[in-house]
Amino acid sequence: MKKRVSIVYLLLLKVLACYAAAAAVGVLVYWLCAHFFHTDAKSTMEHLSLIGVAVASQFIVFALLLKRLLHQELSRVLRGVHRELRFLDLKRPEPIYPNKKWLHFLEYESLLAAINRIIASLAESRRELQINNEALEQRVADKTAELREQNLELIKLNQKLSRLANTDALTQVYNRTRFDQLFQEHVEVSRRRGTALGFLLIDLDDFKKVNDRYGHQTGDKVLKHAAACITKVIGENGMVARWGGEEFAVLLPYFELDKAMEIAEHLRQTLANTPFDIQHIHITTSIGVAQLRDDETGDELLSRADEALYSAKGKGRNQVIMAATD
Ligand SMILES: Nc1nc2c(ncn2[C@@H]2O[C@H](COP(=O)(O)OP(=O)(O)OP(=O)(O)O)[C@@H](O)[C@H]2O)c(=O)[nH]1
Repeated sequence: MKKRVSIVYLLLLKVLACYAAAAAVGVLVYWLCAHFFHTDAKSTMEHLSLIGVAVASQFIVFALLLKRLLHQELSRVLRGVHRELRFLDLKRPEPIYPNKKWLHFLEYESLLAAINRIIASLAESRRELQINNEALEQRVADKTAELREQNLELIKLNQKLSRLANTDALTQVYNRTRFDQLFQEHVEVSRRRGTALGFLLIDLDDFKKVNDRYGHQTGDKVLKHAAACITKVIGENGMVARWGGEEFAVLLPYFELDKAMEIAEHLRQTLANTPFDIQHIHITTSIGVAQLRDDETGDELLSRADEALYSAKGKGRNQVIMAATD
């Protein structure tokens, strides 16, 4: 087995070599000074001065050589470490294999072992960090999914609340509050764009008699039945609302008066010919029909439709009356 030495010996040798070189320079300086100044160093003072100059130059040369030596050695070690670590991948850590050139130095192996221990510990820390990171990402993904689910529930709840706030609880058509908003919006749109807006006011005839004869609960069912019939006939053409009690309102955007009259007549006939199925209760309706005029307000449109409805009642019920246009 090859004998191994401490790297300190090598350094010591190099330092000694530097010192020898510096000493040689000192001797040379002594000789040169003696030669230049033609002195045989007879007096003690001359002799001491020459020695002083020689020692000083020796010291300077030694310091310079030592600095250069230390710089070279340190750079060499750092370059070596850098070269070894250049291909280090902490995802797939591999120990640094010993360089045969350096193996005969005692310290090399323990330095290498220390570096390899640091690499292994760094790789382990990286692995733990990655595991923690993945766990964290999973938790964030779970929380995000949970939040998304809660958000969807909130949206559904919101939609339900808004439906509840806008719908008449008994008949499931728009309630008066929502209808008033829709009415105002459509009056404004119709006025801005110059488009037609038809309006129907529908009242169930002699509804009090239904209540009196069959009871309030059956009366409620008949109201639901009437609302379902109206909604079916109107379909996508317009919006149906419970105006109050046994009265309904229908908004017909883009419907001219004659078309609105057609729809109203169809509605009257459908309701008259579709008895409420349990007791075969026949209900008829009176309907006032109007179209928004260029020069009138929403309220004026409503009162014209109301007058037409009143007129239908006056003329014997179960009929459609067109509102006065002048
Ligand atoms: N069952 C039930 N009845 C209601 C409801 N709202 C109003 N009514 C009844 O509707 C009836 C309306 O009566 P009236 O205003 O005299 O009208 P009508 O009997 O339909 O007579 P005309 O409108 O003149 O044809 C009353 O008996 C109210 O109690 C309701 O939500 N449920």
